[in-house]
Amino acid sequence: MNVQSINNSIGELLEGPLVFSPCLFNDERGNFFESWNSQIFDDLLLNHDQGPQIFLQDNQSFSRKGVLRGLHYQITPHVQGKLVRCIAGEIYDVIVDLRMSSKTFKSWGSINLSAQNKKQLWVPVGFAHGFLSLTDCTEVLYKTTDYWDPKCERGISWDDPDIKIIWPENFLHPELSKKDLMLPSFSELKSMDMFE
Ligand SMILES: Cc1cn([C@H]2C[C@H](O)[C@@H](COP(=O)(O)OP(=O)(O)O[C@H]3O[C@@H](C)C(=O)[C@@H](O)[C@H]3O)O2)c(=O)[nH]c1=O
Repeated sequence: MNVQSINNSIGELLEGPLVFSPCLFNDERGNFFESWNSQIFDDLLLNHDQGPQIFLQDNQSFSRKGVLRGLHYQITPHVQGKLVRCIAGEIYDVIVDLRMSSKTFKSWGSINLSAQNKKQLWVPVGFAHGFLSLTDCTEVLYKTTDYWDPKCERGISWDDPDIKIIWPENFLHPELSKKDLMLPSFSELKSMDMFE
């Protein structure tokens, strides 16, 4: 299993998020890989000063090309870490650091996840998360460390003028849900909507 860190848009290390590339075994029939192994995942987290995780929910979504979901997160008492992968097509995945004490607070990072590259992004508690579907039949599968709770759901607008996320050029008019079109800007967030 190869592990990479992820940088923000100006090249600083985002402490916490990690990208896992599972070992792929190819043979004449096709290929095989362990898409999830609790012990390996927890050992890798431990090597990066993070504690073990228990996942309680798996989510899967299908999106057409140009759909953007996000940027979403949950606040206490149902904060969520997420382990995200794309099992069909490709996404441009974005995270925003909402940890007020972090050196990279308010900055964003991105990574392309695809069925082909098989990368998995670990998004720890403290980050907003969203993705843009780059292909027509995109399926995203992710594990979460707590259950969905609509009362704890929060979000920030995908085109927030303070966060200044750079989205891929061909997708300047993405398709959003009604809920995501109404998300507040970063400047409207209260400190209780963020993380220590
Ligand atoms: C998130 C969620 C939604 N739902 C329901 C509510 C709604 O009727 C339908 C679609 O919900 P949403 O519009 O919130 O789905 P979506 O916009 O795909 O929300 C997801 O976006 C990505 C970026 C994330 O990081 C996730 O945590 C989650 O917030 O599914 C659940 O039943 N369980 C869940 O865990």
